[in-house]
Amino acid sequence: MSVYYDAVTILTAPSPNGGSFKSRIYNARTIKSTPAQVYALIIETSKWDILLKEVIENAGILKLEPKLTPLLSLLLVHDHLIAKSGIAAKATHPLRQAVERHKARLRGEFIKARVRRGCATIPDLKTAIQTEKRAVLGPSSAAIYPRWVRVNNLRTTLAQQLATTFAGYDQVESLAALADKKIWIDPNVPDLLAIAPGVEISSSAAYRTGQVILQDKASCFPAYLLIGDEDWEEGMDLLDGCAAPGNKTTHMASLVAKYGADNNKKNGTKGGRKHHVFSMDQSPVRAKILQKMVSTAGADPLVTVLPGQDFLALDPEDPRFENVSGLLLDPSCSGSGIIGRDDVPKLVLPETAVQGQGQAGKKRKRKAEDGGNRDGEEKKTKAEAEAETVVQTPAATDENDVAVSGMDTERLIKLSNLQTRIVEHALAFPAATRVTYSTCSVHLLENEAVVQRILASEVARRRGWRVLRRDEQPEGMRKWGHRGERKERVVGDKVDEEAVQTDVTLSDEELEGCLRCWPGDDEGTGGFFVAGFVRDGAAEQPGDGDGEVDNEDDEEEDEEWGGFSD
Ligand SMILES: C[S@@+](CC[C@H](N)C(=O)[O-])C[C@H]1O[C@@H](n2cnc3c(N)ncnc32)[C@H](O)[C@@H]1O
Repeated sequence: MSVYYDAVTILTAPSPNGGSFKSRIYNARTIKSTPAQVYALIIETSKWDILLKEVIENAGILKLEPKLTPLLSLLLVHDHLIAKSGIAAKATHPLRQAVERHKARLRGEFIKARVRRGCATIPDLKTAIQTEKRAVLGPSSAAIYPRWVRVNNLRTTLAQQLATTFAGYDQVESLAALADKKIWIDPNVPDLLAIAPGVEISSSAAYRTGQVILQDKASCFPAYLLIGDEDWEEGMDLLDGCAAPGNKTTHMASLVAKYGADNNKKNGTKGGRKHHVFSMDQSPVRAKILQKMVSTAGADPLVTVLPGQDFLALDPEDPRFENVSGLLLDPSCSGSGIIGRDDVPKLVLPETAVQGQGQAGKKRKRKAEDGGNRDGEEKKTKAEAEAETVVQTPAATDENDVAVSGMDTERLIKLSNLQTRIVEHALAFPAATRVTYSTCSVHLLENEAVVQRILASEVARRRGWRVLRRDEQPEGMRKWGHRGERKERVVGDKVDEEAVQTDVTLSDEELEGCLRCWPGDDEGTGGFFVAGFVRDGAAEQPGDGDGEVDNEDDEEEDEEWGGFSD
């Protein structure tokens, strides 16, 4: 029986800052049953809640069984009607008896609910319930943050994964239609799939062996924007300057492997010189994670990890980097685009009494002396308060597992100084012709304003860098509709609007070249920004610089706070 009490404890506990819902369960010290059991019970119940609510209300068991709260009844009736082994408690346990006493009535209501929806099978019924649930919860419901799955071409192909790991999955036409055994093939990023948020993939062989990698859609934009739909500069090297935990490095390696194989097929060759990828992170601890991810992805032969390496301390003239033509920079940022980790599944709970039986749907105003509050509002009973408990499903931002709670302008400015310096350093690599800059921030100061400062820098002007135009971008990125912004868009209450006003003087063409993602719309992404820089000729403009990067903000370098690091 403890698994039901544990689930209630998890669902009703205040949401702490940071950590995914799953990790909260796994780290909870207060639960007695195994975390996997508690997690599975909550996730499975959340898939059926609309129907269970209907069954419980129509069977009227909450009125008859005072020991049952709405949340407990939902969890118990789920296991009673749907779990193969029924309620996980002794047959004599009072709560199990409180449900099983009404088994004929519950079964009857379950059948009626299925017939009402015209569903012949249980899987059809489950899909119908999930569609209803999305309609009830609206566009900001957790269901629009799917599980994004990137196929790793170093180990497998999309076709192989569809035939094995995802065999039996039906392709859907929209993210909103995702449910069990349904799959979405992304139209913007090659080899990217989405499955419903609750579907467990991390225990699959494909995940464990690095054939598939869980990576948010937006986080796949930078490597794809950098490398494109075919090998743009075969044989040249690539560099990821801020790489841990390694999603974008392994994505670059996957694209290199894919296009290398394509070229070999086209030319009848057996593999000429492929790109080599240099990947680094200034944090030695995070660099270990990076190395592990590179190895799991099968990318060791292609990738050299430089552990603990500060990108800013690399000498662009170092002969090791003389062939580096593409650089990806995804530095630390405010993380303001990270989807909130207030991410427990939303459960639609039964009401204690149903309409037509005298109470439900009507607000019973209690008199102040009966316990009403000062404003004459009804004071909620424990069960009613519980009935309003609302929680949301994990957003799949695996490299960004921390929610942000507020950021002052001074910190944003320090971050944007550091971000600008990092990209300017990249522009100085002698053979570089393409660079991408990305953040998981929604703020102009860290995004368009950084692009603007970079374009105005000495190194960019001297070497002829400009923004990669929309019409030059790979097909999937060209199709992406959300582009650069001139005005700060306030997402939630994360920052003082007044404080971050900044003039964006980029041209319309430059803004069109920038890509944005926003949390809360129907694209299934968090907030994200990416821009590509390109330079057409190898020739340097005669300039006043000596090759050194113009670091107007050097004194900010050692600020104690470095932003979100993943
Ligand atoms: C947003 S995370 C990168 C996520 C990574 N690109 C991925 O997709 O998995 C930023 C990383 O940059 C690293 N970093 C920040 N400044 C750096 C610098 N100057 N040199 C190297 N790494 C740096 C941080 O330690 C952090 O791990």
